[in-house]
Amino acid sequence: MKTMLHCMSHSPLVGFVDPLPEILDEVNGVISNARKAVKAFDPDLVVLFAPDHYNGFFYDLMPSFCIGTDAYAIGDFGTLAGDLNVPQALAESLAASVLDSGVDVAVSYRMQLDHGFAQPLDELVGGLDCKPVIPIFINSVAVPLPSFQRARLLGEAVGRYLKTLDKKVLILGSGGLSHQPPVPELATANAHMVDRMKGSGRHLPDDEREARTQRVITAARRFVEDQSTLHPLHPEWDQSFMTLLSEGRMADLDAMKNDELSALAGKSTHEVKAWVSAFAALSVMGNFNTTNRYYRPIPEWIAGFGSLTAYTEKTL
Ligand SMILES: O=C(O)CCC(=O)/C=C/C=C(\O)C(=O)O
Ligand SMILES: [Fe+2]
Repeated sequence: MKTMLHCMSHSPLVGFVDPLPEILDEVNGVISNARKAVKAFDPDLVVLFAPDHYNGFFYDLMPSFCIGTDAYAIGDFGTLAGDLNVPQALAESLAASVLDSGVDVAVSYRMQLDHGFAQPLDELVGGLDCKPVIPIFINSVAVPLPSFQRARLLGEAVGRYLKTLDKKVLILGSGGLSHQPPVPELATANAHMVDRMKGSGRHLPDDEREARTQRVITAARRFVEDQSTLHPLHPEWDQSFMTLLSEGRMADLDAMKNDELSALAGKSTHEVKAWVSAFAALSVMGNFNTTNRYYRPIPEWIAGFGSLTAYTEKTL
């Protein structure tokens, strides 16, 4: 079994509030190299772990984890919109296998996705539907959140299933690293926003979608000017997290409480659980080596921006 992994931060602010041209060129170079590596690997199947930002998953029914057997992206922040090419029978048997492993994952036969899924498919795979993709949602913003340990066990269960397939699999993790963009919270939102967060936001009117986009752009511009306006980025934590995954020490994170991570690195940093699940899945498929490690804090994108590739040993 040959397996490749790529984990990368995402940001809806790409193209709206960009860093200086030399930094943008550097990041685009990193993404371009990752895209070339994916093309060279030419996967038969992509498994993508990613979060949502109240665009597809709401408090009317919020699972910790969800496997899509069919899915489409809404195209928020100008990202790709349209149907994914989800192999339904394979996604169904993955879900059954994960449940059998003791991880109570939900399933969706019409999963609505946002930039968290669309951006990596666009940047790394070349589009939403050019490869068979199984999307796996990890709740990373709507408290109460799953723990690091559950994200690891989810990944291991997925990896055990993938190991039974005679396929070249690309495992993607989308999100993080340290960051806290202005995502609404149930405890502090006004009545209108609470209603949106409980499900009416599934079909947002155009003017409200635009206002929401502008609110994030404005917050990013302020953050560039003054990094005390949002939770600061935490490059040291981000680097130590990437090292920990590279060394296969995912279980070391089990002891970290969710509140502790929020206080340390920001409330959206829970998106790194997509990386933990991805690396956990890879780890059960064999020994692995990481390559092409990149990290830079990018205030314009309100993001500790990281990118990391890994392969099971057979393919290096
Ligand atoms: O305005 C909202 O309701 C949500 C804003 C939003 O979607 C922000 C997303 C930011 C990221 O995805 C990120 O930085 O990871
Ligand atoms: Fe995000």
